[in-house]
Amino acid sequence: MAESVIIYPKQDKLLDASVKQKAYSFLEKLAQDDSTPGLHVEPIANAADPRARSGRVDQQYRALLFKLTTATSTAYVVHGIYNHDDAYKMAAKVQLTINPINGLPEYNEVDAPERALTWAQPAVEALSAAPEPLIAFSAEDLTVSLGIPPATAEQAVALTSKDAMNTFASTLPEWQGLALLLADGEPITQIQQELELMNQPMSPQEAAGKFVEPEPVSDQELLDSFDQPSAQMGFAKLAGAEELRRVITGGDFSAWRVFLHPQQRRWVRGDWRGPYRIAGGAGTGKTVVLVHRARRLATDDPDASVVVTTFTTNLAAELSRSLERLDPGLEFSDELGGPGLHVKGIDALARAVVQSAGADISEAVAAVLGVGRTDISGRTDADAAWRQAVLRAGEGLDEKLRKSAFLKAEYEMVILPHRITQLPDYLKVARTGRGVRLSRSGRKAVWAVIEAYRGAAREAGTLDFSEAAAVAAAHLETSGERPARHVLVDEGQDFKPSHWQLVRALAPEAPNDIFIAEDAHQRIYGQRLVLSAYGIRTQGRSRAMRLNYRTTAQNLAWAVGVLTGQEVIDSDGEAESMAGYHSARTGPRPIVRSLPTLTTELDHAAKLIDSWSNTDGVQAETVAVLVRDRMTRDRVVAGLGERGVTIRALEAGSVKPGYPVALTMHRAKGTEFTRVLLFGLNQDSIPMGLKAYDYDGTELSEAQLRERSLLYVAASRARDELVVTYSGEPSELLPPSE
Ligand SMILES: Nc1ncnc2c1ncn2[C@@H]1O[C@H](COP(=O)(O)OP(=O)(O)OP(=O)(O)O)[C@@H](O)[C@H]1O
Repeated sequence: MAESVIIYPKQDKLLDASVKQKAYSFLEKLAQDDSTPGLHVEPIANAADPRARSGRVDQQYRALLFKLTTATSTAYVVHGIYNHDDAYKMAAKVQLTINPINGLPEYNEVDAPERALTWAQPAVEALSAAPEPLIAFSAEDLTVSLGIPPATAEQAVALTSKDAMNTFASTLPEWQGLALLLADGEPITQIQQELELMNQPMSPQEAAGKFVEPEPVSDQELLDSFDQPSAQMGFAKLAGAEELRRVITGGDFSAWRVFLHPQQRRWVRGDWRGPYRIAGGAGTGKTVVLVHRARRLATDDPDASVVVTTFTTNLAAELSRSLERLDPGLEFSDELGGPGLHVKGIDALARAVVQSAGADISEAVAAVLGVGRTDISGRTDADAAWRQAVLRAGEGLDEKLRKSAFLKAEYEMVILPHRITQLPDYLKVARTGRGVRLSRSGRKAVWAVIEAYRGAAREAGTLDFSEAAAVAAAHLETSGERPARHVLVDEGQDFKPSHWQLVRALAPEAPNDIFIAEDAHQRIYGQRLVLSAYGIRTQGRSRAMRLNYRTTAQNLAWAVGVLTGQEVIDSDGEAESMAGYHSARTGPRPIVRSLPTLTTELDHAAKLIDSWSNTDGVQAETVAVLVRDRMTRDRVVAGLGERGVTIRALEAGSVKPGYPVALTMHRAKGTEFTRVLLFGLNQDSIPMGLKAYDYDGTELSEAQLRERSLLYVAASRARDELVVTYSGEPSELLPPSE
């Protein structure tokens, strides 16, 4: 017996966790041989659609399937797994059909309101004081241009609040929900493009008629309709048992593996003449796109070296794991320049370039730091070294400039990227983007401290991270080596100028050379900068992602509230807006709770974490407590332990199954959890460190924004539920409660 194709719905919410395993083994057998005894795949008497079949999952559960038979294959479209009686009730009313406007596969309920619908004039004229509808189009536009069924379109255009729209959208098939969310703000043609919706031109009357009496379609036409890019928002054709297992038993978290959205697919498959940049808020699928694109580039050209890099070692390890999960057959190369994928944090890449250069590195060190040397394997502790340098040589400096934060930023943003090695060059250089103006004597005084900093590092045989990247870039530039064909950067917003110089120098300028994913709102380490200053020109090749796939609309609104009113500049030098940033998922509103003392805050945390992790169907490791610093993290782990709740601190490595985790907000970057408690958001814990680091002027405002961004990162980790607590006075960064 030939194998069958299984077409599986993305929204398999009907599938209870306890049934998943049984559903998987049923479908696996069905895919191999649909006549296997025990599956009982049978036609259903009284079904609304002759293609409907029932299948026996276990004593209690039945699969409702639609069988498509063509000359060359058999496919089963899974509608859902239901209790025995529900499956038969459902079969009596559902038909599998093709949307008459856009050709997408969809279910039609035979007694749904469409049947009775005609295009009606509004019965009562709208009162002028009534709230404005959210969507500026008519119901007819939505139907004729996008294929939204008439009754759905009528309801959508009557909605006047974002909350109502989110709730409504979450009840619809995925593409319809997304189209309606986008319709709040975007022109119809853009929605058609983003969702790749084609439309058969026809009049509103003709369209309404076709929704009432769908035309008959063949099995072949139905099967082909699942191949449309936008069909894959709702359904996936599953190839092989492994894919089936991941999708069904892996749940939401790994579903993206097969369900790329049309726009994401374009970024994965697209070819561009030079660097390309995608920007987008937290959870818009940037990393998913990047990982798929890396796989695509590596498989299209197995001889090419594809470098995937990001800001920290932990994030790089997570990218490696995602790539392995996505495609266990991918080739990885341990060595920079070898064929296959090379995944490393940007500082580790710099180190690898420097090490492989051997004694030749001296020339690059001289170009960047003024004096050639090869004893550079140690790492400068930059904060301590700047303080020392100020003590040694800072007497000529104005009091306001004797701050390590200022000097470090001056060094990283101006001196290193311009490869300034002598005072006369520093006196001439344009200090674009630096807040503080410096007189000639001011520059001289700064330069004295720079020389002291460099002198101490020379004696110690060390480089700091930015120096190492600058040296690595200089080495590649002069040697002409270009170890990578493609470089993909995740979390680009945190890269420093010399990191970008290194990225530029890793690959020759050629089509598809550099691909960057970034979110300026999540800048928690870096300063703002403009990429073109480092030879990476993305103007005209930058796109924004607006749909959040992770977080519920309620959590997203709270997270965005943290940044309301802040101006955030992206790396094209443009203000980055959050307008049109939506989520198609809904859930409870975040809860903010004030507790009288730390002890009671810990009591509350223990109860909450215990109840979350013991909720049916919740895997304990998808529950997390996020805190501002390591000390609080350890206090939470100990405090919850004393209250009988085991929780693991997460530092390096990945989340292990079995227990909830506690982690710092910095460590939480790039992660996601179903339920998140933000703990200890007191006045004196976040923003943190602004006084200790003695910031001033531009450095102070950037540091304040970084703290806000950190809270935004933390809040946007929560897929479903978010609770925020503090004891004493609340942090000034918490958005005002409604
Ligand atoms: N096409 C999709 N369908 C369903 N889920 C998706 C899709 N694309 C991404 N996701 C899910 O959305 C979540 C966020 O994706 P991802 O981590 O790539 O976002 P991101 O933009 O990199 O987020 P952040 O900037 O916050 O790290 C993930 O759970 C991912 O599985």
